[in-house]
Amino acid sequence: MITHTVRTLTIMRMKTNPVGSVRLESVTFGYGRRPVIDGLSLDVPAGQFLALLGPNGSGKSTVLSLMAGVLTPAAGSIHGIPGRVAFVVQRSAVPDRLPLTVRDTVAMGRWAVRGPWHRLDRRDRALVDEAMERLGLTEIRGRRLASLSGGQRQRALLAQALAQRAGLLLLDEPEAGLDAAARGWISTAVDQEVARGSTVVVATHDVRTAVRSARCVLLRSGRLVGDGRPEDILTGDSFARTFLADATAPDR
Ligand SMILES: Nc1ncnc2c1ncn2[C@@H]1O[C@H](COP(=O)(O)OP(=O)(O)OP(=O)(O)O)[C@@H](O)[C@H]1O
Repeated sequence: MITHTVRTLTIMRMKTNPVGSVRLESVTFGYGRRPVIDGLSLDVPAGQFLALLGPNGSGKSTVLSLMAGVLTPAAGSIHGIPGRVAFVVQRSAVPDRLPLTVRDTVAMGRWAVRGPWHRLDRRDRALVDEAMERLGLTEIRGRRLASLSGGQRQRALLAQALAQRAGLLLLDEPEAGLDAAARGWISTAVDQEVARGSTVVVATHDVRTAVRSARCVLLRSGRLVGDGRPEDILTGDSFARTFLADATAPDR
């Protein structure tokens, strides 16, 4: 109880994040000739918590990569308020053989802000410690990343993103494969980021995450087939059609 109170106060004292927003205009993208994203227009205003839903292969991860600037559209354009973007991918791109601890991994979020050759100052270290605490990583901060379970590693990567204090947080299935406690840490952390003014876009198959968002966008074959409040989208025909189609035939 005491720990929770202290943590809440610490978080409230911190400054709000810089705002981030992103707008896709008629974006088309394909890994080969076939378009995977097909003329998609989507405006995500600053401070919104948006859930991207759709069957496997419908293009959710690709949309996040386009928003992050990792991929470039073949046609159309992407605009946004410039600022820090933190992107947590589904699987770690950090090679197992690197001797990184959990704390090193989270601290990399601050190096991304400061530049690799700068020493981390007291505020950086406080942000790293806070991010680890928020995701229940403090006890295992000295463990090597390579020795962690998939769920622990996922939390370490999310903590790295939180430490960046980005205005736009892009999360690709952050709750996949996690137990109830870890899902709780992640959903609390996301809610706190939204309360602080960050824009959060989450690709998810988890209806529990979608219900907590402010807006759900449904994708099918790289096209937008639904966009609205969770209570409207999750009970609507297009959601049922999209996911019934998912159950009987893969999207791609
Ligand atoms: N690096 C790649 N090279 C070639 N094709 C790819 C690549 N990444 C994704 N694709 C293809 O692009 C399409 C969209 O994939 P994407 O990963 O964006 O979908 P998704 O909705 O995130 O799927 P999932 O729910 O399974 O994570 C799929 O047909 C996929 O096979």
